[in-house]
Amino acid sequence: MREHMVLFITTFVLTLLAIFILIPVANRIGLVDKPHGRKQHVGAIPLIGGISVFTGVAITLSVFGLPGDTHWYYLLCGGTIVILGVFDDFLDLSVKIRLVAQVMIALVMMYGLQLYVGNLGDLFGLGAVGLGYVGIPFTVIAVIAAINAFNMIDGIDGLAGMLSGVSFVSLTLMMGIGGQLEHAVLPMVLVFALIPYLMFNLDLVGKGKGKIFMGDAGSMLIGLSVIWLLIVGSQSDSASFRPVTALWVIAVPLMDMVAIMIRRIRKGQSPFIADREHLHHIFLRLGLNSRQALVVITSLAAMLATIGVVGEYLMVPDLIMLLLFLLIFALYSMSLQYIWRITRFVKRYKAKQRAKKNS
Ligand SMILES: CC(=O)N[C@H]1[C@@H](OP(=O)(O)OP(=O)(O)OC/C=C(\C)CC/C=C(/C)CC/C=C(/C)CC/C=C(\C)CC/C=C(/C)CC/C=C(/C)CC/C=C(/C)CC/C=C(/C)CC/C=C(\C)CC/C=C(\C)CCC=C(C)C)O[C@H](CO)[C@@H](O)[C@@H]1O
Ligand SMILES: O=c1ccn([C@@H]2O[C@H](COP(=O)(O)O)[C@@H](O)[C@H]2O)c(=O)[nH]1
Repeated sequence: MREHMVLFITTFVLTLLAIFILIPVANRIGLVDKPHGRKQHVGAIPLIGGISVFTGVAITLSVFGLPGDTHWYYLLCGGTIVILGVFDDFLDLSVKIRLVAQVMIALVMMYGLQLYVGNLGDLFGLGAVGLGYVGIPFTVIAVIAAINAFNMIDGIDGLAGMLSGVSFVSLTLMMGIGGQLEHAVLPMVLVFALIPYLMFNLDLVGKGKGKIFMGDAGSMLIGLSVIWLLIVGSQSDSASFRPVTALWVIAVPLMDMVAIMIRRIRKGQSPFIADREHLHHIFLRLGLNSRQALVVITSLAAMLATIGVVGEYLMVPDLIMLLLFLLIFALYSMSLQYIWRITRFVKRYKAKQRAKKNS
C-alpha cells in the first residue's frame, strides 16, 4: 500500500509540474482554445490537460513500472493518441484521419494486451456468448466508441475529468475486490493525474488565470484508458467483472454519444458534425449553470456505475443488467425527444416562481 501511495503522489506532483511548465508554452505556441461559434467559454484557454496527464502517468509508469509489460503498450497507444490529439487541437484533422489512427491504435492495443472482446458474458442464461474472430472488429468499434464518447462529453468544465474519475474509481474497486490487484493500480494512477487537472480546469487555483482544457489529446487519452481497463477487467483469464458491467461503468458518455448519433442521423445530418445538443448542453439550456450541470451529470454517472457495480456483486443475471441498461437508454432517448417541450415547461415554471416571489 505504501509503495502504491508513492506511485500516486508522484503522478500527482509530476502532472502538476507539467501543467505549470506547459501553460506558458501553450500560450506562446498558440495551443489554445479560442471562443467562437459553439465554443462559448471566455478567453484563450491552453489545451494542455491531456499532455500534462499523460506526462505525469508516463514518467511514473516508466520509473516505477507495473507487473507485466502491458503498461509499455499502454504508453505507446496513449502517447500516439495524445500526439494525434495535439495535431487535432492545432489543425482540426478530418474524421477519416482520426478514425484510421484510432483503428491502428485499437489493433496495437489488442496485440499488446493479447486480448479482445471475444466474450459478451452469459447474456441469455445459456452460457457465455462467444464472438470468436468477430470479436476483433467488435473491439475496434468499442475502442472507437469509447474514445469518441469521452471526446464528445468534454464540453463543460470538469465533465470529462469527473466522468472518467467515476469510471476509474469503479474500475479500481472492481479490480481490487475481484482479485486483479495488479491491474487496479493504473486506474488509481489516472485518478491522481486527473486531480491537478481538475483543480486548474475548474478554476480552483490560479485566480481565474490558470484555467486549462483537456483538448482532444486529453479526452481521447481518457477514452482509450477507460476501454483499455474495461477490456482487461472483463476479458482476461483473471477477469474481475462481467462484460455487461462495462456498459454501466461508461454509461453516460456512451448513452450521450449513441443518442446524439441516432438523433443526427434521423434529422438527415452527418453523425460526425459538432453541435450543442449534448447532454451537458441540454442541462445548460434547462437553466442550470455549468457547475450545477456538472454536479447533476456526475451524480447520474456515479449512480449508474453504482448500479453496475452492485449488480456485479449481487450477481444479477447478465440479461437483466443488459435489459435494464437498454431500458434506461430508451427512457433517456425518449426524454431527449421531448426536451424542447420540457425546456419550455421549465422556463415557464421558473418565470411563474419569479413572478410569485416579486408579488
Ligand atoms: C462530432 C461531435 O459530436 N463533436 C462534439 C465534440 O466536439 P469536438 O470538437 O471535441 O470533436 P470533433 O467535432 O472535432 O470530432 C469528434 C470526433 C469525430 C467526428 C470522429 C468520429 C466520431 C464518432 C461519433 C465515431 C463513433 C463511431 C463508432 C464506431 C461508434 C458506434 C457506436 C456504437 C454502435 C455503440 C456501441 C458499441 C459497442 C461496441 C458497445 C460497447 C461499447 C463500449 C465502449 C463498452 C465496451 C466494453 C466491453 C468490454 C464489452 C461490452 C459488452 C457487452 C455485454 C455489450 C454487448 C451488448 C450487445 C452487443 C447488445 C447491444 C447493446 C449495445 C451495442 C450497447 C449500445 C449502447 C447504448 C444503447 C448506449 O465535443 C463537443 C463538446 O461537447 C460537442 O459540442 C461536439 O458536438
Ligand atoms: O473543460 C472544458 C472543456 C470544454 N469546454 C467547452 O467545450 C468546447 C468543446 O471543445 P472541443 O474542441 O469541441 O472539444 C470548448 O471549446 C469549450 O467551449 C469547456 O468550457 N470546458
